[in-house]
Amino acid sequence: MKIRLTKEFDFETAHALDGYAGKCKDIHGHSYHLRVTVIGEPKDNCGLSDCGMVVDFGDIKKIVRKFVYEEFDHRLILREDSRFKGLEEKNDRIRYVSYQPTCENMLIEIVGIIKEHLPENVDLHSVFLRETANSYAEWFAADN
Ligand SMILES: Nc1nc2c(c(=O)[nH]1)N=C([C@H](O)[C@H](O)COP(=O)(O)OP(=O)(O)OP(=O)(O)O)CN2
Ligand SMILES: [Zn+2]
Repeated sequence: MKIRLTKEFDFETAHALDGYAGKCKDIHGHSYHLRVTVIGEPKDNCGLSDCGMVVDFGDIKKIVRKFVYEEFDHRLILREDSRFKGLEEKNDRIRYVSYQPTCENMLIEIVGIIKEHLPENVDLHSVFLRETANSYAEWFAADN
């Protein structure tokens, strides 16, 4: 029987939406909340550490902490043609990306990172990324 399994994370990221007609065009930050849901069958090989688990929660944590946090946590994400280009001379934690760093596009990158590192026996079901208390984006495998 298939079970959905979810682990939640928080990280801090600054960004600027260059060209946006509003306050988000300038550099500002959010405390992002990430929810990763996988789906699979609990293993029944009870001699092993992950007996009864779809996947060890700790394995999801390792993937997100190592690969997602590395790209986003305490970083300033700017578009590669940003008008702020040059700040990297004074700020080590800038990352330039090829996309506008909206909640939607950050989510798309995060989904790609997680998919690349998930064990073969589990599928990614959905990923939720909340940017502010009342704004979030969601990705569902079934939609794509
Ligand atoms: N579709 C999107 N719209 C906006 C994004 C985004 O990533 N995708 N991002 C921003 C800003 O970066 C920032 O997140 C502000 O968003 P907003 O929800 O408008 O925040 P407010 O605090 O102003 O909203 P309140 O509802 O008044 O609290 C803008 N749009
Ligand atoms: Zn923002």
